[in-house]
Amino acid sequence: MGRKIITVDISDFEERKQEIATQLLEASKDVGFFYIGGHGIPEEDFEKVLKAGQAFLALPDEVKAQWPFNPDSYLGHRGPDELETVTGGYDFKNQTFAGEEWPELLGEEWRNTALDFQEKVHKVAVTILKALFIALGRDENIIDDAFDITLEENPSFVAWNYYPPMTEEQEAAAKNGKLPPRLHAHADMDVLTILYQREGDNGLEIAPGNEIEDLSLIEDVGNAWNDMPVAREWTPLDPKPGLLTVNIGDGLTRWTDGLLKSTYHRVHAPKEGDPKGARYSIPYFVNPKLNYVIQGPEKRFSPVTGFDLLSKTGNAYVARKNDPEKTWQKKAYTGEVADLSAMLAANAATAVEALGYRVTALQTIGCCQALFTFHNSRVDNKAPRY
Ligand SMILES: O=C(O)CCC(=O)C(=O)O
Ligand SMILES: [Fe+2]
Repeated sequence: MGRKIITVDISDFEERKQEIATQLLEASKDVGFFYIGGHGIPEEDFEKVLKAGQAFLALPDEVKAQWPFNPDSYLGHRGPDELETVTGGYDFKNQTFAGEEWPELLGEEWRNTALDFQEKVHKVAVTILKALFIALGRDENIIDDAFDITLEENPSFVAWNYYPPMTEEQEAAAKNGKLPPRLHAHADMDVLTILYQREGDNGLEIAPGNEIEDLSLIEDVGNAWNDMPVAREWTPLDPKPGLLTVNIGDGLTRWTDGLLKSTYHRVHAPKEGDPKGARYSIPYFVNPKLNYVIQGPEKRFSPVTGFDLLSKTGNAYVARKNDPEKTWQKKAYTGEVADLSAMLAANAATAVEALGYRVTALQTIGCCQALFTFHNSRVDNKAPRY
């Protein structure tokens, strides 16, 4: 299958706008995932921000639980079983979230490290979005306004994903082909995601959106993850030194009437020969400001706001996780996982028809823990914010 993951060098953007725009548009229309070089962020910065995240994620569970995940704001620490305890909520009238604070315990230096990183990675995001708008013949100045991270309405955020090392039981299950992915198959609900991965931390794989015609899934904001088309083939995206991995999210698919492809991806469990230790990644999820309405010129999808993209994702996640029947989790751990792999290997098309359900239902939320933080927390960590 022709899935070519290209690398686009975005250095000297002002002088090379048109060339970069053309390359990015091709990559975004085709696979929806690409590598970015010439982004200007030095390796030491990634190492520093990774250490900051690791410092938080290594804290005892009771300490991390002081910053529980909030599905409305998508902030806080999302541990494997901590989703029942949420704080705050969205105030629809004032379009604000109830206050949350940075983990003060980690101190000023920690916060500055995170914020400096967000500023740098946000510039990369803005460059990519502007290039895509140029290529589409749309007004690139919209991007500065819609994605201004200094505003209180900014909902773009950094996450630190932590996948704990494999246990002996998991290694045994992997040998029998019964280990679900470390992170379930999903498409990102945001506009764009910029991902940093450590060299050697492989596992990410993709099934591009342009092979999946049923874009009505994207229309169903917040629930698309429950109803995923089957991917017949997954293409690995192993980390490349110095490059960032970027993918188009559902928001940009909507904004371009389906032209740019939001792409399904997952993190598979370590296979024979893969590292079995802890895995980390740092995605930066880019959304327009909370009350900014996005819709494509052809109005193929209904309008959504930055808040919709942010909060419906969080709430859909919690609803699935807290389903009293545990439907999702149960299915994820049955022998069906192995059966499906075997059937798919034998004949993908027949297997899909015979099973009559979609692969995601067989997969699991995985073991991924994450910490999410916003830029605006810098303003005053006691002030009410999102
Ligand atoms: O850990 C990775 O490589 C991918 C993470 C991801 O897809 C996500 O956090 O949305
Ligand atoms: Fe993702």
